[in-house]
Amino acid sequence: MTAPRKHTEVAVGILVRGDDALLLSTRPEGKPYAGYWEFPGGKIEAGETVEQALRRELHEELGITIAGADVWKVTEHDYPHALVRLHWCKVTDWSGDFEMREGQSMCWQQLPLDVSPVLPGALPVLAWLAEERGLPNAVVTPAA
Ligand SMILES: Nc1nc2c([nH]c(=O)n2[C@H]2C[C@H](O)[C@@H](COP(=O)(O)OP(=O)(O)OP(=O)(O)O)O2)c(=O)[nH]1
Repeated sequence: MTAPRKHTEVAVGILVRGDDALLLSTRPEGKPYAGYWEFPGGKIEAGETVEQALRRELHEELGITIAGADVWKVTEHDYPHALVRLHWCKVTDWSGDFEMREGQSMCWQQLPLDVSPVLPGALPVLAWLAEERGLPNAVVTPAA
């Protein structure tokens, strides 16, 4: 019998600007799905809370410091490279200037998105965000 796959826990930040735009960034070279658009974040390390992991990741990747983060949704996605559990936090308060410290690209997007492809694990959350904004799910970009 094979052991059940262990989840990789991931903290993800949905940064929402005053005009409701959402921050997306590309996955750096060398990672699975390099070049795909995603919400910034990364794996939770042993002993970290979701908020601590997100604060660390956003500082490492983007150079910003977030004030706080509450988990909004939790989703799972089964990729060939990992079974991930994504802890999604909306973030509206941060300080510092954005610096792409991993060579990634970033952009602020309104819904519907005009970038693609997007990581498949982010699609459910885009659908919820669209629903919150009274937009039909169909407007959300499909994964490539
Ligand atoms: N950051 C982020 N990860 C996502 C999203 N959607 C989604 O399925 N994921 C998945 C992809 C990866 O399997 C996992 C995040 O892991 P990662 O490899 O990017 O994390 P990391 O920066 O800590 O990586 P590492 O190089 O330290 O190993 O979560 C999303 O919107 N944002």
